[in-house]
Amino acid sequence: MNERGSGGRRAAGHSRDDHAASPGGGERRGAGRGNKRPRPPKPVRDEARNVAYDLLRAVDERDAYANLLMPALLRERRLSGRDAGLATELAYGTLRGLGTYDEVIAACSDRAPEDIDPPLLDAIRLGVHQLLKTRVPPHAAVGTTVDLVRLRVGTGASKYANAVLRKVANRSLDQWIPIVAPEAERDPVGHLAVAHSHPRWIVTALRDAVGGDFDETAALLAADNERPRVTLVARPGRSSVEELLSSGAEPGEYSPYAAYLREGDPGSILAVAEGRAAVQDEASQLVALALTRVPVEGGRESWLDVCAGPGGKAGLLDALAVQGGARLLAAELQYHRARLVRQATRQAAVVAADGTVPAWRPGVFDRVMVDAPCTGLGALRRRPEARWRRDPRSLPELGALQRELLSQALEAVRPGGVVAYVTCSPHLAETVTVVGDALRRRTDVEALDARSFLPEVEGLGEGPYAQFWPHRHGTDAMFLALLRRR
Ligand SMILES: C[S@@+](CC[C@H](N)C(=O)[O-])C[C@H]1O[C@@H](n2cnc3c(N)ncnc32)[C@H](O)[C@@H]1O
Repeated sequence: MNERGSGGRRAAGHSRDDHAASPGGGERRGAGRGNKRPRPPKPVRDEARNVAYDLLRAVDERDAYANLLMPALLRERRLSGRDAGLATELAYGTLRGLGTYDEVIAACSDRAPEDIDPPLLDAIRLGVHQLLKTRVPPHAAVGTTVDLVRLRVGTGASKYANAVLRKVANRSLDQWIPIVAPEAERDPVGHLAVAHSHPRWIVTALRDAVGGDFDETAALLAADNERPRVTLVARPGRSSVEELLSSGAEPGEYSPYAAYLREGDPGSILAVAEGRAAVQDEASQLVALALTRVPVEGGRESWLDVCAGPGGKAGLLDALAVQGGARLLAAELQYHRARLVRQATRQAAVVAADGTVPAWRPGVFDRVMVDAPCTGLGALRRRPEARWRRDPRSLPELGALQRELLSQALEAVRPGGVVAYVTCSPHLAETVTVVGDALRRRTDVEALDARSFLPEVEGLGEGPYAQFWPHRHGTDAMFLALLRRR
């Protein structure tokens, strides 16, 4: 992990000793040699917390992806229902919040978090999350964490954890923030970074993307810390929203193909299990739909999805192509991802191919989707550890790839045809800058007002591009530019 809740500790201008314990010391004081103390009761193994802890360790040690590993861990440990929900909430919540939690831990300990043994630090973070962000009673949050540390790390470490957590429990999260975060007036970015547990560079990027407004940035950061709702897509012609509603889902707000699943396993819905429906964020549905809504003259259409893996948008485009009598070619660089595209589509031709070295003739497609590889800053809600893994140093390389993919997509589309440039990131370097460069380089391309093809959605920005937001739309922060080749 790269950066955790940057800048708060030293910049906060307070002494850690004001609140710090010498962990473990408090318990020992007064316990003279001859003074025999009763043995503490045997630690209780709490399976939900152990699963949450194992996930945290796997993320730290093996760079595991939380959202991929968690379902496997739950299956392996046979956790379901409320226990599975608890394990998931504790693990994901801890991963999201650890930028804030580390600052609080620093204020309650005589050791900086980076000097604490990682297995112990993860357990303490899990305890801090329960104390500051959940309704778990404080005695249970401390007790279960101390038991966890005794079982998984060691008895000495459990005393340390106990002392730190007791200090943490003295205040609520709202009371801790002004103590551990830099003052908002002096360092607004640093304040938001600690208060909302995001790396500083992401706060800066998101602030720029929302137009510089700090209140809106705060709302966006807060939305990133919420669990996203599960949105389903009923692939047209293969399933219907009505079918999903009859399986317990609720109607979506924007997309004609969307339904929300408030609870339960999407995989247990027949249409999802059969691939006729799928889990797909509503903004992802809408950017694909917008591309198909742009009027294009001509007969039977040819469509191209340049970066199709793992097949979310291709699955919808394929279903729409079948309905409208169009042909879809779906390309994906990685072979195993191309196989997933094959599973998500029915009639599309799927190829493992590099979109920067086209395997297709230029100027033949009516519609081209470029869902470019990006930092994924628009999907932080669903990948709880992602914010700590992303690195701003990846931007130049990604930017070069995004430019090349867009440039080749503009070559692939015929005059009169349209290209959708999409990123699941609102970072300006990946969105308006990439599209602006393409428009400057070419005289035969114009930007359409993408918002006009999404009349059901308000608040998509100043145009001509469309920018979705978690805090406004409850979707990923997906960006869409629609470019017509003259
Ligand atoms: C943002 S994801 C696309 C998501 C997909 N459209 C969906 O809705 O499920 C970007 C994809 O581009 C692929 N990719 C990266 N470089 C590529 C290239 N040069 N040519 C084609 N695909 C590429 C990645 O492997 C990744 O699967």
